[in-house]
Amino acid sequence: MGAVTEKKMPSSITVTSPAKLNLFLHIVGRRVDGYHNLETLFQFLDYGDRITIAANASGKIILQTPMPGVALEDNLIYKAATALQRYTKTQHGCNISIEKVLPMGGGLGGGSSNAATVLLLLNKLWQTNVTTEKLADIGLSLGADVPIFVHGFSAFAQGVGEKLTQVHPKEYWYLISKPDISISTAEVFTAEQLPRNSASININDYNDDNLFSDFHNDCQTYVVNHYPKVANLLARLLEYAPSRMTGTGACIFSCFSTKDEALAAAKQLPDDVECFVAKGVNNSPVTTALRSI
Ligand SMILES: C[C@@](CO)(OP(=O)(O)O)[C@H](O)COP(=O)(O)OP(=O)(O)OC[C@H]1O[C@@H](n2ccc(N)nc2=O)[C@H](O)[C@@H]1O
Ligand SMILES: Nc1ncnc2c1ncn2[C@@H]1O[C@H](COP(=O)(O)OP(=O)(O)O)[C@@H](O)[C@H]1O
Repeated sequence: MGAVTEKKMPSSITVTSPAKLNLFLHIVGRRVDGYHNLETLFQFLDYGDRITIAANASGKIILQTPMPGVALEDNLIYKAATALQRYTKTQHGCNISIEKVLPMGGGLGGGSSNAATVLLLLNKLWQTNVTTEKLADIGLSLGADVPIFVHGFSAFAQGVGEKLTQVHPKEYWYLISKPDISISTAEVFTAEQLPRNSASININDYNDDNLFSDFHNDCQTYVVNHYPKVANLLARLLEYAPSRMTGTGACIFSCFSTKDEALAAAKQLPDDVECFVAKGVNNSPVTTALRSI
């Protein structure tokens, strides 16, 4: 009989909790509870926060790296760990640390990504075997964007982001630029002037060549009209490449075929504009990393 090799569970796991882009974002209606029905194309970036988690036997959820401006009980990392602990009734706790690089309130989904990363890693470390569907469900109660990060594949999302169809958009290189402001998602969604009646699309009509001609971001005009810093930066970026706001802003992505082109455009920006270059990826680095554990 051949030897059975059993993989040992590592004592801690470190992964990149990635950013997302909304390559387009159409608002197709408003629900009675005030939430908006969206049609949006999500892709991940191979860039994000670094999260390390180790299980502990104390049952306590310990965030070792406090996040300035976010109270522990409001931190999506803490909320996600607590939600999974409650659901599974596990006796385990965990120690979590994060190196935060993603700007908050930038439309890159950092908080939702962190929540999904915590759910996925703890489910592994605690060996609680919750299904991906259920993890996405728990995630949805924490934020509309959490399910996409739990599933970990590029997708066309409908509803508030919970109905997902897997897609494979081209993995461009992106220059991500952040105007020196932060925009609240709630502010944009409660704005009178926001268009809420985009026609529903068939995602099969999407191809990588018509992203900027046939698709748009319904939040962009409102943000451009109310935040001159976004308007000015977007106008400048459009001189270099097709560019658009992600989510409710304020970050802007610009598309390039090569990393060198993206880096060259970054060099043209004024020194005070925060930016980074990253590759679009159709699989989340978290799900990719977990597959090998
Ligand atoms: C718009 C999107 C697109 O990816 O991204 P961001 O720009 O925030 O990253 C998301 O749907 C945001 O998701 P998320 O940031 O998790 O939103 P939530 O915390 O659930 O909601 C914040 C607030 O925005 C409004 N909201 C959010 C989502 C939605 N589909 N309709 C809404 O009206 C609600 O007023 C809600 O109180
Ligand atoms: N772990 C976290 N990382 C980032 N933001 C968090 C986190 N936990 C809670 N938040 C709150 O969520 C808000 C939205 O953050 P984020 O997801 O980064 O922005 P966006 O949804 O615009 O991409 C932040 O302003 C912050 O108050």
